[in-house]
Amino acid sequence: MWVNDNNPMVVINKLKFTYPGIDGHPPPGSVPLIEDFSLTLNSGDRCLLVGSNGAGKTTILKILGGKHMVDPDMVRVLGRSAFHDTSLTSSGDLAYLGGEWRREVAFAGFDVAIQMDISAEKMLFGVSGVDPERRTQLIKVLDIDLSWRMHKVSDGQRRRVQICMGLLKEFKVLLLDEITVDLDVLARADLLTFLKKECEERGATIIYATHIFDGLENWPSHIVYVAQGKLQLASTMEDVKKTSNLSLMRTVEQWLRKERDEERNRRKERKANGLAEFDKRIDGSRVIRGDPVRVVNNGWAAGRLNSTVAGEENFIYSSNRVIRQ
Ligand SMILES: Nc1ncnc2c1ncn2[C@@H]1O[C@H](COP(=O)(O)OP(=O)(O)OP(=O)(O)O)[C@@H](O)[C@H]1O
Repeated sequence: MWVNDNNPMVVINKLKFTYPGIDGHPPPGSVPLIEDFSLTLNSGDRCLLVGSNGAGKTTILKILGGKHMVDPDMVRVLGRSAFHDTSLTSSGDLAYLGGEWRREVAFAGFDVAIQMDISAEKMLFGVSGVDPERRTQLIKVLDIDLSWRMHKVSDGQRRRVQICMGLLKEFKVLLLDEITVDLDVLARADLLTFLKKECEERGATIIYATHIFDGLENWPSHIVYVAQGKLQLASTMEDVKKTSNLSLMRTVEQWLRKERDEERNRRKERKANGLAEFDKRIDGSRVIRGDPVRVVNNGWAAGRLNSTVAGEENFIYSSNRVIRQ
C-alpha cells in the first residue's frame, strides 16, 4: 500500500475470496483463492497488475468490477461496492474491459454482441450520453474505420471497436484485463498514451493486468505483483526503478522466476517426503495441502487446471486462456 489521500479511488481491505460451488457457497475444505489482499489507489494512479498465469489477477479485477460478491467492506471503488451498487458500472464511473471479449462487450452495465453483422459506426454511435468530441478522439486514437462490418473484420480490428466502446464514457476507474493482445504496435502505443493522459488530465485511476511489457516502461505509476492470490509487492515505479536497474520486463521476469523456482523446490521437498508433488485442488480454491496423493501434472504449471484425470473435460483455465490457444 502507498500514500493514502482522503478519498482513495480504490480500496481493497483484507480481501478474501473463493469461487463458490454449485450451491453458491465455498466448497467444503477449500482454501481461499485470494487471501489477505490489501491495496489503496488514488486519483491519477496507473497501476500495473502482474503475476504468473493463474495468480488471481482477473479474479481480483472481476471482484473490483462487481462481478463476484464479497463482503462490501473488503472492496470499495469510489467509496462503494460495485457488486452491491450497480450504478457504479451503469453510470460509467467504473468500467471493466477484458474477459470474454470474443463474445461480448462488457461495458457500463450492458453486453453487446460484437461479432454480428453490424457496422462499427452503428455500435459506436448507438451509445447514448457520450461526449461527441471524446468519441471522435477515440475513433482517431484507435484508427477505426466506421464502415467496418463487425462480422468481417480481423480480431485486432474488432478488438479496437470493443476498446473504443468501453472507453466512450468518462470513467473514473478503469479495470483493464489484458486487452491489447491483438493490437498492432501503433494502436497499442497510441492507446497507452491516451490512457496515461486520462489519468494525468482527468485524475482517472487505471488498473491494468498484463503479460505484455512492450512500451510500458514509462506508463505505470505503480506496480502490484500477485502470486497465488497473495500480494507480494505494491510499490511505486519510482521505487522499483531504485531497487532494480533492469527493464520492467526483466524485473518482472526475475520475480516470476524466483516464484517458480521456489514452487519447484517446494514440490521437490513434498515428493521427497512421500507427499503428492502437486497440491490437490478443490474447484475454485487455491490448494489443499498434504492431501492424499493425486498428481495433477499434465505439463502445465501447478494450479493451472482443476483436473487432469483422463477423460475429464472440465478444465478451468485462468482468464487469459484465449491468448494461449
Ligand atoms: N469461474 C471459476 N471457477 C473456479 N475457479 C476459477 C474460475 N475462474 C478462474 N478460476 C481459477 O482461479 C485461479 C486464478 O485465475 P485468474 O483468471 O484470476 O488468474 P490470472 O492471474 O488472471 O491468470 P492469467 O494470467 O492466466 O490470466 C486459477 O487457478 C483458475 O483456475
